[in-house]
Amino acid sequence: MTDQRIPDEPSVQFSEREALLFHSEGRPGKIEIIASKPMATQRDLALAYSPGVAVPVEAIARDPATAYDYTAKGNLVAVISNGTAILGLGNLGALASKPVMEGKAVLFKRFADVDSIDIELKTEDVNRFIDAVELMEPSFGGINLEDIKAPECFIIEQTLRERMNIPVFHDDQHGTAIIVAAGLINALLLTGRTIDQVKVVVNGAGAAAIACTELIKALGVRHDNVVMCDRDGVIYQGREDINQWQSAHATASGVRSLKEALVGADVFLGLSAAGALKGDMVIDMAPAPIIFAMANPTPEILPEEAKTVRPDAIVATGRSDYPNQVNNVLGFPFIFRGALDVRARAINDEMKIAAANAIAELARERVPEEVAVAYGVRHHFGPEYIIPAPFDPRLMEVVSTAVAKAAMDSGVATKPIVDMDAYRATLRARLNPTTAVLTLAYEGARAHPKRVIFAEGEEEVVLRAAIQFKEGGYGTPVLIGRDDVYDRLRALGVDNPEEYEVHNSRHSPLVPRMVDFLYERLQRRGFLRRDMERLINQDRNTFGAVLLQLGVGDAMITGITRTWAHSMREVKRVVDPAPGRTPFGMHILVGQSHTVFIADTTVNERPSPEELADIAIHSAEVARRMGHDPRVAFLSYSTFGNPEGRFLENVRNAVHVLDERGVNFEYEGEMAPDVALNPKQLKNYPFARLSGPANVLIMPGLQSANISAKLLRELGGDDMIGPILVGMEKPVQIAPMTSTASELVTLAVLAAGGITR
Ligand SMILES: NC(=O)C1=CN([C@@H]2O[C@H](COP(=O)(O)OP(=O)(O)OC[C@H]3O[C@@H](n4cnc5c(N)ncnc54)[C@H](OP(=O)(O)O)[C@@H]3O)[C@@H](O)[C@H]2O)C=CC1
Ligand SMILES: CC(=O)C(=O)O
Ligand SMILES: [Mg+2]
Repeated sequence: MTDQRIPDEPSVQFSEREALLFHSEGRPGKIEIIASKPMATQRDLALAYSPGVAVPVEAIARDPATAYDYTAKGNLVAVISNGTAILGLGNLGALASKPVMEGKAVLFKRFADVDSIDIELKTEDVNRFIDAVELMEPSFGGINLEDIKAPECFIIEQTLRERMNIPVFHDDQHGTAIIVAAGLINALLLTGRTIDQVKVVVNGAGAAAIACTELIKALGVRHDNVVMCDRDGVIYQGREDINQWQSAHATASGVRSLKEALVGADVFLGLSAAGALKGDMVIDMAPAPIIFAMANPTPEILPEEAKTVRPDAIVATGRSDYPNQVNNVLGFPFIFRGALDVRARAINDEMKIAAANAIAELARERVPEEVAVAYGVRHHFGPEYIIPAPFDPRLMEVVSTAVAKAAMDSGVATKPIVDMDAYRATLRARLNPTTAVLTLAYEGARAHPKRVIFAEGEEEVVLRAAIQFKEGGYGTPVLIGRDDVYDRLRALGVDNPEEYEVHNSRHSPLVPRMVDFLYERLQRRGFLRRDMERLINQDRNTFGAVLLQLGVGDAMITGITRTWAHSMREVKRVVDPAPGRTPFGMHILVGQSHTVFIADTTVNERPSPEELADIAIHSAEVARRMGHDPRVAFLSYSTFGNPEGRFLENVRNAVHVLDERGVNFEYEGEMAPDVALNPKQLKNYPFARLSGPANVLIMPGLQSANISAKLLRELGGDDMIGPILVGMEKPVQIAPMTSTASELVTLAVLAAGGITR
């Protein structure tokens, strides 16, 4: 298979309006707190709060280490900033830094299941900042300092490290340095350079730049081979306006400008500001130059500009939409995971170097299929892939383990891990594969954009979904609606609504072909030709489904304006089940640590044993496509004949049908849901052929299935995807009428990506 090159222009595009909408929609902001213990009854409350809470209070007072057993401290990190160096945007104040800090908290959770809370401190006074953070020690297992400008950040971090007994880590310094080191190790390897020979120019002389320079020097770059610059040019010995941290890296050479410094340089490390590096500077660098332009959100130079003047360059940026993302997000979640898991007192140099080496090595290993699919390229170690992608599922296991081990070896772990293999398994279990698959489905859609018909193109929520779908780069929305759809798009902030494809049955040139198609299909099912004209002109589901059949789109989404059953009737007039298939509906319940697929929740009222078996087989396939090893339970109110009942035959026989067909997944039944899901209950049936709790639940009939799914959606705390429609000849999804725009986009992406076939 040949490589598909990632295009050199950014693939993630969004408008300012979309960014604001993302943050304001629903609950404003990006985080919320969820109770981890039941809070339902008076007894729960009595245990959680007074009087029950007094017992752990006294235990912790007697033995402070038990705080890790009785509170959230051990998995809780504070992301703390004063907003003095927000990304590359500068000093915009504590409040304005909150979206970034919330974002960082979310990344901690998403990538490493670390609970995290953002804290913005309204002070530029170093001592007040230090005192405030120091006082928080009891609350947290670790402190991630963020976006605090140099040189204050050095004093703050150093003092807090001395005063506090939990890890204090300024991510812009050390997180960045670790990733830069990993990327640099690999870029040097690819270009056949040795670290003690390379000439490096560092642009920026702040928090990130100084820490990166220190780490690469510790790894072998020679002091004399480094030139550091700030806005005013080179940091040279004797320059008067530099601070002590900068003077440690001042050059003895006579170069004074960035342009001069870059002549013959092997490496450029940009940790400064947007656009600081120009093409006419890059041109003078050594052969196969290594350019890390890491300013966020806009790099010092865009890869396409660097490559225009130097096609032989290896280019990395801090962004996710170009190859080679050198960004501290690759490190901090996993570094803290490892540090927290051994209750490290600090994150020391040994742990940082272990993390850098682990990340560098990972990039040199073969890339697993799911990561390759996500990027739409077959990654292998090379100039376009010097560093793993942040959502590479291996990072958690590899980096956290390396950090935990280094903490133990260097004597800062207060709770060493005894069984490393068991620890690796717990790390794997912390990642919910569905979250990864949804990310991968989204990235896959970006890599292979499809055309999705949104049949209800006059509804605001549908238009918002279509805008997200298009601006997210997932594909082309094909909207069905009247001419005022353009006005509606404009009202939603779209500057160029004419770029959207809108089909209006009143003047679509396709109508005669559509009528012919439908008449051919329905003429022997009691319909006249004029019925077809009426349906095409008046019914958007029919219009949309015929467009789908004619190949105008690859998938179709509807459901917002009519009940599910009504929409399904209309769709079925035009789209058949896939040959030999029993279409069915599936809800997917997504929790942080579990995912359960439930079927058939929408179509078949009393499925026969054969239909139940088919539903199980294809549900197991969907589960596999979403990264799960299926364990199927055929559900009933009865478990293996107890209690006896009159309606158990179909479920029982479905198990026999699978026995006869010989499938390649675990299945068992009939069983009650508590037996299927609760390992303790399952143990009462040692003969049962499930190796763990079921994750695919096949319901006995529509009554129980649909009611259960809707109860879970309305009352459950977890996220619910679906219902998704599986088994049609073309991908059609009927969303619940209450869907949000994001839910519609998820369905569109799953349908277009073939997950629901
Ligand atoms: N990719 C990643 O993972 C990370 C990227 N960064 C990026 O690095 C940059 C710096 O962050 P941080 O160190 O925290 O901030 P600081 O405020 O501590 O440092 C900023 C430094 O950049 C210098 N600078 C600003 N503009 C220019 C310019 N045009 N030319 C040369 N130097 C310039 C400043 O110099 P002066 O004092 O003269 O103004 C200062 O030395 C930001 O863009 C940030 O987004 C940071 C951390 C991680
Ligand atoms: C990535 C990061 O931490 C920054 O740009 O500040
Ligand atoms: Mg930062």
